[in-house]
Amino acid sequence: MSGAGAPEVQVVDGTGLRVGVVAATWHAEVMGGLKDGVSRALSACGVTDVTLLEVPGSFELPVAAARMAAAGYDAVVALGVVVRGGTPHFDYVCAGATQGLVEVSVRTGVPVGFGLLTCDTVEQALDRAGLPGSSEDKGFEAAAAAVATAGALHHLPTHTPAALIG
Ligand SMILES: Nc1c(NC[C@H](O)[C@H](O)[C@H](O)CO)[nH]c(=O)[nH]c1=O
Ligand SMILES: CC(=O)[C@@H](O)COP(=O)(O)O
Repeated sequence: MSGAGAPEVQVVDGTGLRVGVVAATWHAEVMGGLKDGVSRALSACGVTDVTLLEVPGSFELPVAAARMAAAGYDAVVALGVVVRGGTPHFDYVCAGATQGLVEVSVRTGVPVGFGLLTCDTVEQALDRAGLPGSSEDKGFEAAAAAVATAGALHHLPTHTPAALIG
């Protein structure tokens, strides 16, 4: 089950796609659930060409995603778990990772599935990790969204509407 108001997760045919997964290492139990969710989603989409790149923390996700996008991957899935501590550091890690991943996707045109959990407690993160007893499966969602977006972009007409010609 996804968050309130979320649509049904689309599982589309991703046969032949090259998918990169960039994963931080903080909060190992939660990360294990997220990575398993990605594996289940990519398998359901028929994606077999998958590469995993691990980085220390979520703040390092954008540079890894950028490298994968530049290397010709059709889609990237970014996974991380940030749990609030006692200082504003949480805000900066989350903002930096999020904005960085947005920039990678927009600047490269490569879809980046957003599998970054930004939680006040570990319990909240576990509940979104697709583990037994979890309410949500954010790793699966992120991977499915990346594949669906890659497919949609692949079928986008290549003509340039007159309105876009400067
Ligand atoms: N507190 C969390 C971090 N912090 C580490 C940063 O992401 C980064 O690796 C460090 O500042 C060195 O550049 N990372 C997480 O992924 N999750 C956290 O809860
Ligand atoms: C989100 C984090 O980086 C977290 O570990 C920071 O904890 P603190 O704010 O107590 O230093």
